[in-house]
Amino acid sequence: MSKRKLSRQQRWRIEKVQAERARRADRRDSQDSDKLAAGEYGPEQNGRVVAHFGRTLDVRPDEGGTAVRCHLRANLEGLVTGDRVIWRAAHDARDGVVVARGERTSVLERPDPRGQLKPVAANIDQILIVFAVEPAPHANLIDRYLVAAEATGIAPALVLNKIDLLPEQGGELRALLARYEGLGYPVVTTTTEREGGLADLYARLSGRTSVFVGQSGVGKSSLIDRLLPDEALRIGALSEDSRKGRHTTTTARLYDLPAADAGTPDEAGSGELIDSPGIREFGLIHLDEQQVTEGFIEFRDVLGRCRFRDCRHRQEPGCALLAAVERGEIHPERFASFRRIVESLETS
Ligand SMILES: Nc1nc2c(ncn2[C@@H]2O[C@H](COP(=O)(O)OP(=O)(O)OP(=O)(O)O)[C@@H](O)[C@H]2O)c(=O)[nH]1
Ligand SMILES: [Zn+2]
Repeated sequence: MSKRKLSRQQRWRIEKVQAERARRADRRDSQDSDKLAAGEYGPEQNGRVVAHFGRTLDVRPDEGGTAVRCHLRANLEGLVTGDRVIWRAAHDARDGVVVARGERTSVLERPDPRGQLKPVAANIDQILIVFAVEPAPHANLIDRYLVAAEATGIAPALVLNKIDLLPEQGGELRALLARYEGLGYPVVTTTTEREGGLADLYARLSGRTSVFVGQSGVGKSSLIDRLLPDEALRIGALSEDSRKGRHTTTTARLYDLPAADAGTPDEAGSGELIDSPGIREFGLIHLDEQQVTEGFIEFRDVLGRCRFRDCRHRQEPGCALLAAVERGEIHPERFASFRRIVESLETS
């Protein structure tokens, strides 16, 4: 793109706006410091970010209650939904200030418009890769999602939805599922068309913070609608302020899942869901060849045993991966998937 020439006046205006913004942030921070010093904020509390909009966040107190609109100390950057924070409530209890971020157990990143990876959500325990009887899944696409999930260090699990459309015998899909279960991935099946069709999913979600990803049309929205049936529940996690609709951005949000059917012991501890349109599309991010290779978990035992240290597992003599495919220890379709994904890196 050719550099757009800005007139001197435009440049001056932009600088002025930026200077004003910086001044406002400084002022706010020194006001915070004054207020903190003057004891206008209550004691430190733990909380979790349930939504974020630039420099303001909604924080859910660990002790319970609705989320509180908070702003950030100027020295805190890059907080995202799911972050654990230490915050202090203003004495009028209407808002608060976040003073520190807790350590993250995991972070999900996506490229920004300039291609730089930016965190979008933190402290996620599992990535639920949704696929469906219709549209029929390509094993290659499932592998693509699995590899992307493995690269984040967050545990993936597979959700096969629309099993009401499954042929009597289960067809090829059952075999596909067995393959992934054989690799150690949890697999649950669901249908939004039958009462109790989400029982296995509830058990999977229980006690964890999850995100749903997957191809268009597999039923992510339908599943989430069923899990959060109440519109009020969906917005319940948000503070009064953000309900006014000032923020229509596509920020990630953290939801508390209500327990399925109270009374069934398994389903008692409900779990949490972080969702945004951007997160749902996760999986098609750029990876490098090493990430792809290591993303095939059954390769891990074999990697490093090839004769050549820089083996790319094509037709090199003494390739341990090719030998494992020969012996039937690595499924030929998984290996073909690996090859296809690596080739797609080369052409993109
Ligand atoms: N038969 C059947 N249809 C379902 C099931 N779940 C969802 N659908 C239908 O599948 C279609 C797609 O569902 P969505 O929930 O919009 O899928 P999505 O994954 O959110 O799709 P995007 O919004 O494009 O990402 C809709 O027509 C749903 O009614 C199911 O369990 N069984
Ligand atoms: Zn090799």
